[in-house]
Amino acid sequence: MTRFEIINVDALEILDSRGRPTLSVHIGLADGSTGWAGVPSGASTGSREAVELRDHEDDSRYGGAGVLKAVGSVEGEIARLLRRCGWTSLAEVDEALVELDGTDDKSRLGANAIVGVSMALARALAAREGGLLYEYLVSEQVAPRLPVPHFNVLNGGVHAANPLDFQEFMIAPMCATSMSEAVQIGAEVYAALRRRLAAEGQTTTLGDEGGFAPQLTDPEEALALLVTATENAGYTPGLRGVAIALDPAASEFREPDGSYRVGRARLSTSELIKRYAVMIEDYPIWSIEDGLAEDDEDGWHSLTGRLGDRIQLVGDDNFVTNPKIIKSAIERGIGNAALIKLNQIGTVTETLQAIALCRDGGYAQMISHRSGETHDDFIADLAVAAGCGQIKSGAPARGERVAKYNRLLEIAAHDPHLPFGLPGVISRRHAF
Ligand SMILES: C=C(OP(=O)(O)O)C(=O)O
Ligand SMILES: [Mg+2]
Repeated sequence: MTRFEIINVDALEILDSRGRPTLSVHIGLADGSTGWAGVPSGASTGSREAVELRDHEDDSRYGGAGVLKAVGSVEGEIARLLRRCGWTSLAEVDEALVELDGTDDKSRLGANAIVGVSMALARALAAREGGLLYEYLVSEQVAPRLPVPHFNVLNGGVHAANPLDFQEFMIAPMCATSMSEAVQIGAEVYAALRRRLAAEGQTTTLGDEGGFAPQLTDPEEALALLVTATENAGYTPGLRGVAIALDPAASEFREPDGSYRVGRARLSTSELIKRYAVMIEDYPIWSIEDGLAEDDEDGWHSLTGRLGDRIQLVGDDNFVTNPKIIKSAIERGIGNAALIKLNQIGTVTETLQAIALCRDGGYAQMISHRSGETHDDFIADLAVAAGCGQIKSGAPARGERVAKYNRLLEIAAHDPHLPFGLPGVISRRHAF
């Protein structure tokens, strides 16, 4: 690869979709190519995620949650390093950033600072090559494809002020044959769900990811609503029709005594696994993410043994997009898929490594947004480049969520030959 020089590295404190501060990063190369990134931020975070740098608690700005320190990392130490010499690849720069930070969790310079630089540089390098971002990110071993969008249409857990303990109820239009058809189905089911909730006298207030946040208690009530809304929109609920994916985010409703709080019930690990087993019989659920808490290691073993050959079991809080952790999970046979979030690990290169490890180990990947987002649409290109066939980016509504779906529509229009949907290896595994 020919060398490139980085001449501009700038950051700005901006707002995310929750109205909390985050940062944007601009990178300029000597040849005039530029790249921008908006940094996402999670609410239900895994304990081993790379660390976001926030300003101090006793700082009055944004109650201490400002990111001026992270902006300072970008414009200070990081800019000095990047401008110092010529570079040959994003991987080389990412490695230098990790080394400059010097901690295991990127807490000194801030994972928010580092990931912003890494994403903005990837965009600048893609611009330099004159192609789309996904074309720059794709590796030779991968056939790029457009992913099935998983629309989070009902929100609970820490993303909504309602009694639902499960965080995300997603619809996945498996029957769609193109990106535009999938987006249309998602939007129509979402509209049908709004009508249904209004007819039932329920609130149509939205949660953090743009899904509705009705006053429901049990997850089965939400699942029944998804099925009804799908039918009302004129589609067939089912694994080959409009399927359902859940992210209970179980770390958030585990009690100190190890039980799980689900509505009015307190369930042991094995009772919760049984409840999932019944749910997948009664509803067209094809994927469950974080069905158990990140520290319930024995439970994850049982869950995988019990349901792993029937549905997709995605690790998020427990895997945190960390190549080392994912490698060990694959060796131990925990789950069968990983959620992929750039800011959980903190560089584009390590994210691509996590994806490659999953692919080589037979684990599926779902590319994901965070509950706090900007209008950055990087993950759309990442999902196409990964060829994994799955993305989640919230509801088919609200600017920061639809930015990703709209970008996928643009990629599909630009490259009409890209295949759409789950790769055969995943759909065969779950007998679609
Ligand atoms: C997107 C999620 O939420 P957050 O960004 O709050 O971790 C998730 O848990 O998968
Ligand atoms: Mg999750």
